[in-house]
Amino acid sequence: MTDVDVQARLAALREQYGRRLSDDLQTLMAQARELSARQSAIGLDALETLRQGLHRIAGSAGTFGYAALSRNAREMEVWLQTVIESAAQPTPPTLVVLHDRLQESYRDLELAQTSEVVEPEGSYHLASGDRGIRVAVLADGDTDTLIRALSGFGYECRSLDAQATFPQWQPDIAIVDTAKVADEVWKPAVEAAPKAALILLSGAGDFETRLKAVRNGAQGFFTHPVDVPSLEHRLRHLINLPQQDPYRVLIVDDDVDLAEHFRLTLKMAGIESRVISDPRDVLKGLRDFVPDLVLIDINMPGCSGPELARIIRFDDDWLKIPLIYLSAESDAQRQAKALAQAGDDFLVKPISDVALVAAVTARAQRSRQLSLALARDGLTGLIKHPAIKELIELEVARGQRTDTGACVVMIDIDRFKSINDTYGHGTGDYVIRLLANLLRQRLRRVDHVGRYGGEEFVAVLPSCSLENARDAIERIRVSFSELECVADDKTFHATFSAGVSCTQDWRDAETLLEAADRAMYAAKQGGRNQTRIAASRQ
Ligand SMILES: Nc1nc2c(ncn2[C@@H]2O[C@H](COP(=O)(O)OP(=O)(O)OP(=O)(O)O)[C@@H](O)[C@H]2O)c(=O)[nH]1
Repeated sequence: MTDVDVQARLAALREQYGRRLSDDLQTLMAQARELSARQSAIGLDALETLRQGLHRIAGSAGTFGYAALSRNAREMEVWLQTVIESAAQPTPPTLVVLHDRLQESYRDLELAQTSEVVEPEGSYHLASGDRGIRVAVLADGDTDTLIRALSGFGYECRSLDAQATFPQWQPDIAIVDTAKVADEVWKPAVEAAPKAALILLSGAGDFETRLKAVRNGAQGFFTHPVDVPSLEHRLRHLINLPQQDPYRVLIVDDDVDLAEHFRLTLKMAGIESRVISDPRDVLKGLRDFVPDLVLIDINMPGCSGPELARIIRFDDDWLKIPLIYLSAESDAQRQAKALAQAGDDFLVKPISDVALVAAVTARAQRSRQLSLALARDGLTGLIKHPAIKELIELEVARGQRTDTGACVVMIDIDRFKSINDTYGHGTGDYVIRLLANLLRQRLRRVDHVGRYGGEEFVAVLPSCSLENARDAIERIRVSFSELECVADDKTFHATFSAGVSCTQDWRDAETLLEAADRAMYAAKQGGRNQTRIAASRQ
């Protein structure tokens, strides 16, 4: 779905919601009118139904651009809640007042719907632009090594004369070597590129120098000699290149329109989500979707949000996933009560699109970071052996189930022992990180890549044919062989050998891995720096 499609779907959803809101208000008005005319005592059930209707509007109307109506509904809900909790009988006149307020809201709604549609405050729009990422390097003298190293990762790099400003070619990132270029020279140049993120290189790494960098607006700081894999990692982070794996959010809400609005809003921000409207389906959703975060509505028929959160917390597998209530509940005491049962945080509906995206991103990022720390290898940031094996099993099973297939790739750096022996263990580590970054950058978002052993990597490519997998790895192999590795004042090139296997030939993860491993050894025996496909069993 393109951004334009998503915008159109959001607009259609807003319209559909407007119609539903109109129906809901009429229903509530009829209920309030009927109650106000009642001669007999009013049961708590009838009041609770009315309260739930108001609660639903309070929590959703703001999201679709009806903020005042949402506030009104909330006030009415709070009033009804106190009536229900005190078990007092509302008098007919108070119910008439309630009816009139509902009618007022209804009129406001009609007015809003006939006037020009206003985007809800804080609607999320994606900036587009498909050109390559431009990196300007400002350093006196030799910038070639850095430019060659970054170009190898696909960045469009230029060395800019420190005197020059940035005319047409507006960079996304400016890297300035403050050890070589004076402040009065680089600052005006950078000011001419206001959109560029600034990375400063420096000869000193003390606190004062770093503070000065922060005050100069730096978003990255590196000391000489610059560690290229770390610098490249920072570039990717700064320009917010798509995650190899987008954040995944499971939304549990019985209000289907609202949940769909949240899903589309998150999608516009590159966050994948899946909507579950029946709490009973949550465990399956967790297993299939493996989210980074779960958003849970509090009031759902059949199972409340806190009850659902406790069910999820029974299972150790989901312990690290934050459970966030997204609810119209604004009462601090009731929020605290829900959190005391289970759950990690509270977001109050209505919530603007921007606030939702910001809150979800921050929490998903934290959740990812924690998972990464547990499951990622310290040197490369790639998935560790046990976790990547689990992922391979998951993807292979999914590929078999959906008939989309999956490929497994084993990669081993050639003659790595001699790299260590010639240039030192530190340089060996550097080469491992270079390859890790390249794999992360070049594989698709849906692929998973792990560090399998010392200088051995494994990747699983879901929904991928053998030929496509081989071509992708071949392209990476060629790029890697062309990357310049730097050791002190020397440069050299490293290569790898790879083996690819596919689910069309092997049924389970274990045999797939063994087949890819055999193919990789065949590539080594065939002379290294090549990719071999695992021979089919037949
Ligand atoms: N620098 C560094 N070296 C490592 C790491 N893990 C393993 N090694 C070294 O990697 C080397 C692997 O060497 P071998 O398995 O003999 O193979 P190779 O030299 O790569 O040769 P081929 O695979 O046959 O091309 C060993 O010397 C290990 O000590 C690591 O994390 N960092």
